[in-house]
Amino acid sequence: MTNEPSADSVVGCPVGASSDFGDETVTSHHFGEEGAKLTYGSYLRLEQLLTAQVLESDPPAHDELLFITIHQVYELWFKQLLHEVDAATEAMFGGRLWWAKHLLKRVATIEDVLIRQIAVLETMTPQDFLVFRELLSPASGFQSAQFRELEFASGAKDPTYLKRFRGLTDAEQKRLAERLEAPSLWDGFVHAVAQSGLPAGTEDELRDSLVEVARDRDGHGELWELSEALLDHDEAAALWRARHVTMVERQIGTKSGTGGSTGAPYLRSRLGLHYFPLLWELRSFL
Ligand code: HEM
Ligand SMILES: N[C@@H](CC(=O)c1ccccc1NC=O)C(=O)O
Repeated sequence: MTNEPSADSVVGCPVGASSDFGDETVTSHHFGEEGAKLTYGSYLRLEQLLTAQVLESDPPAHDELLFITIHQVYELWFKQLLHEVDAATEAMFGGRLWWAKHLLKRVATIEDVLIRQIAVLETMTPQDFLVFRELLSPASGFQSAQFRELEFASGAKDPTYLKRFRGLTDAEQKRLAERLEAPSLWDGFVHAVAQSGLPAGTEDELRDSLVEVARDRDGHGELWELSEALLDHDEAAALWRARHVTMVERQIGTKSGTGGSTGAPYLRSRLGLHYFPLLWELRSFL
C-alpha cells in the first residue's frame, strides 16, 4: 500500500503521475526529460550545491562551514550581478533605458543584501577564525575573479589586476581579459547621453551635458533617473568596501592578509574608488 493518491484522483494530473499532496492542493505537474519527474532537488542541483562545502580544517573547526557558505553565497550573487549588469549595459546601447534602470535597481538591492550579510560573518570571533585562518593561506578574496569582473564591467578597469592575480584558472584569466575590452556600464550610459542629442564626445562635453540633465529633469527625466540608478550601484559598492574593511580590522587587526597584501591598509587604499567619478563630481556643480 502507498499513501500517494492514485493518478486519476489528482486534479489536472497527467496519467501515471503521482503527487506529494492530497487531491485538493494539486493542480498540475511538470515533467523533465524522458518523463522523469522534475523535483525541487533535481531542478536546483542540490546534490552538487550541498556537497560543495569542503572544510580545510581537520578536526573540523566549527566556524569554517559558515566561512565557506558566506563566500559561496557571495559568488552566486556575483554571478547574478554580472548577469544583470551585462543586460543593463546592453539595454543602454539598445535605447531601452527603462529596462536598464529596472535592472540597476535590482543590482543595488542585491548589493544591499551583500553588505548586510557581513554581519552574519561577524558573529564569528577572531579566536574562532584563527582556528582555521592559517590553513587558508595564500588564498584570499583578492582572487575572486567575479568580484574583479564586476569592477571591470562597471567601468573601473585596472589592467594591473590581471598580472597581480596568482592562481586564477585559464578560464578566469580569459574572462577578465575579455571584460577589459568589453563595453562597461559607463560606456552604455555615455552612449545613451549621446543618443539623446547631448554632446558626449569629450569628458568636458559630458560634464556639461550631465549638468544640463540634472538641471532640466522635465526634458531629460529618463537619463537623470538612469544616472541615479548607476550612482546607487556605485554607492553600494563603496559601502561594501567600507563594511568589509571594518570587519577585517575586527577580525585580524593590523595583521597582513593571507593573500599577501598589507591587509587593512591595502583595503583602505581602495575606499576612494568610484565607478562613475563624473556623477559624483556633478554634485559640486549644482
Ligand atoms: C573573516 C572575514 C574576512 C577577512 C578577515 C578578510 C580579509 C581580507 C584581506 C586581508 C584582504 C586583502 C587581501 C589579502 O592580502 O588577503 C581581503 C580582500 C578581499 N576580500 Fe576579504 N576578508 C573576509 C571576508 C570576505 C568575504 C565574506 C568576502 C566576500 C566575497 C571577501 C571578499 C574580498 C575581496 C573581493 C577582496 C579583494 C578586495 C580588493 O582588492 O579591493 N572577504 N579580505
Ligand atoms: N584574506 C583573509 C582570509 C580570507 O578572508 C579569505 C581566505 C580565503 C578565501 C576568501 C577569503 N575571504 C576574503 O578575503 C585574511 O587575511 O584573514
